[in-house]
Amino acid sequence: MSEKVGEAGDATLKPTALLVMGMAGSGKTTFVQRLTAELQMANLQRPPYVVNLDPAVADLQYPANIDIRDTVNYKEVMTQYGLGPNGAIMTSLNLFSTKFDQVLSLIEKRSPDHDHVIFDTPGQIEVFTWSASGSIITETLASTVPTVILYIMDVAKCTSPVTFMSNMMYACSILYKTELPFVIVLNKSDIVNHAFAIEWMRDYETFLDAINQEESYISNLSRSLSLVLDDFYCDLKAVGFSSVTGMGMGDLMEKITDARKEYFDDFLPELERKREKARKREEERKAEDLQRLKDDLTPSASRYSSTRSSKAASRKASPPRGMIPPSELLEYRDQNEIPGSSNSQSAKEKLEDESFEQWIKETRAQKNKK
Ligand SMILES: Nc1nc2c(ncn2[C@@H]2O[C@H](COP(=O)(O)OP(=O)(O)OP(=O)(O)O)[C@@H](O)[C@H]2O)c(=O)[nH]1
Repeated sequence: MSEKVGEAGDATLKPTALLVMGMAGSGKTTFVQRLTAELQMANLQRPPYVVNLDPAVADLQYPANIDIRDTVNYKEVMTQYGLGPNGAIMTSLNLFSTKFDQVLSLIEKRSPDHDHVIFDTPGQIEVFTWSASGSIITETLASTVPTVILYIMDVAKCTSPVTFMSNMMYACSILYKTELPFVIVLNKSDIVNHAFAIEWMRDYETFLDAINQEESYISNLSRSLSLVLDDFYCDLKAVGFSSVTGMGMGDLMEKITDARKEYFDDFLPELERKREKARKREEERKAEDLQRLKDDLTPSASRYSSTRSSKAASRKASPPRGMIPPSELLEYRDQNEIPGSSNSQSAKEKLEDESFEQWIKETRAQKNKK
């Protein structure tokens, strides 16, 4: 098990970053409020560190250590850039992501005092999951501290197999995009028991039965997709939860612990492998650049010098210093054809050879005259 994350520090001592995502109204903010309160009650000495990344939230129901709204004013962004609400949320997040290194330094500094760092994300899920800033934040966070995604699903809205399938497709897309450990939180279990959703995930036949009762044309698509998603469900961690009552807290904490372990066992080695690959690619690129620079700086005469010395004995009259007889010049070129050299370059060299030959002839003629 690799234990190093980022450039320094024992990763196993670092807090777990929990990225809370979910569709609008799924209960993210209520969930963060509940999780914060429960973790604080469980260990008053080590409360969670909370970061709000939703610039448009009007009333934050939990105490945030870092709040995006302290850095960017979403309403001002709207007027200044002439944007609508979603564009302004996206721009605010973009502006904030440029300061994310400072957020990370703060988290690293406070690491010894916290076991969890909770991130609440914007209401419109796509603003975070499909934006460059969302990717930057997720990737830099995951390469610095053990990170787990908590995908909040409104279980009361997923009783229809088609809606359930759509939500799962979205979860699947986030999982494949981030490749991070993932826990599905079946929220609002106090309204509708989440057992049906767990059964649909675990037993394909049961889901098929439910789908067969649907009349809509989309049920055909769901049938095919459910087969594909069967693979996705295999290793998926799902837990029933209620952000209102706190039901399912113990189960959730167990899943978070498992997901953290998964980060070290699977995600981190893969991240190291990618880093190593990128490092090698960069080294190769630098070596190529250096070689190209050397080739450009080396005067053509000195490049030919070794060939020249080996032929020196067989020559009758040596040409002036730094010049090579055209026969050798041509021989050298045959042996050292530079890949990728342009036609115009070889034409230029041909012209030089011809004028050089001309010069030799003229010199010899002058000598003969004397
Ligand atoms: N019964 C019940 N209601 C819940 C639960 N979680 C959230 N809610 C309610 O669902 C509604 C939406 O909750 P929010 O926490 O605002 O959801 P959100 O995902 O943060 O919403 P946006 O950020 O605006 O997209 C609120 O009325 C909550 O009170 C739950 O576990 N049970």
